[in-house]
Parts: sequence; C-alpha cells; structure tokens
Amino acid sequence: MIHILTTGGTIEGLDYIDDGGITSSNVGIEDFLYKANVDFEYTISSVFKKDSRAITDDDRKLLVSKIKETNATKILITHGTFTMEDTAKYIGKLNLNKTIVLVGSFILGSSVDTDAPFNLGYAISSLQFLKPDAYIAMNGQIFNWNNVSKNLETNKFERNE
Ligand SMILES: NC(=O)C[C@H](N)C(=O)O
Repeated sequence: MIHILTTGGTIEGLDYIDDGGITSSNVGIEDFLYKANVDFEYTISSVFKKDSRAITDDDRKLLVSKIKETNATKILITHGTFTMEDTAKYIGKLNLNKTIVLVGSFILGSSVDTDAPFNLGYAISSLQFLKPDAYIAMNGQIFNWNNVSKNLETNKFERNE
C-alpha cells in the first residue's frame, strides 16, 4: 500500500503569478494515475496546495504528522521543486523508518509536454524497491535527502559530492 500526500507545485498544474497568488488547475495527481491505468493499492490526500517557496516549517510539521499517522510504510510526496530539498532534509533528519519519496515536475502538469507522468512513474517504481529513508526522485535519478541540491540554471537535481 502506498500513501500519496500532495502539497501543490507545478506537478499539480498550478502556476504562480508571483509568490502570493496561484492560478487554478484542472489536473490532479489522480488523473496521471488513472491515465496510466495503474493497478497498485494506494490512498491519496491533499495536505496543502502551495508554491513550494511559500512552504513553512509549520507546513512541514503538518506533512510529517500525516506521514506518521498513516499505517502505510511507503509514502509518495508530490511537491514543488524549489524547496523540495529543504522538505526532504526536514523529513530525512527525523528518521521515520518509512520509505519516503518526494517528486515534482519542471513543466506544468496541465501542459502536454509535462514531465509529470514520467517523474511519477519513476518515483512510484523506486518507492517500491528503496529501503526506509527519505529520497528525491527527479531527472530519472534517486537522491538521498542528505546529498541533494537543485541547480537552478540547468533545472536538474544534483548530488553535492
Ligand atoms: N517546478 C516547480 O514545482 C516550481 C514551483 N513553482 C514550486 O512550487 O516550487
């Protein structure tokens, strides 16, 4: 059983006019799963819908409470890319003894060119094989929470080395 927690970001088709406002979206994570005709058991719940630049530590605390309160040991978190590494670090440090994978997209989930379905598929597959810890699944790679940063110029996640 996989529990999916959604938090907003480009992957949910949300566009941000500036840090304050978000546009509405007609796409949800369920839509990608439905279109892919997936056949694994999952539950899904929206924790908040934010540009990740607006996510606070109180939001992260709420997210952690949702991870703790489910019986599921495999957690997928959909998240904006800007502060994905910060949330991964926040969660990773807590050593929750669950496999937790964060994923997002660089191109709007509502766009035909979106990387969202590929990224989701890659993240969900990885989630089923990774040992308990917190990870980021982006650009077709898995990054451990304590060795990842986003390169804003290339739009790629990288290991710190
Ligand atoms: N690609 C993204 O997800 C950027 C987005 N605006 C965010 O919430 O970080």
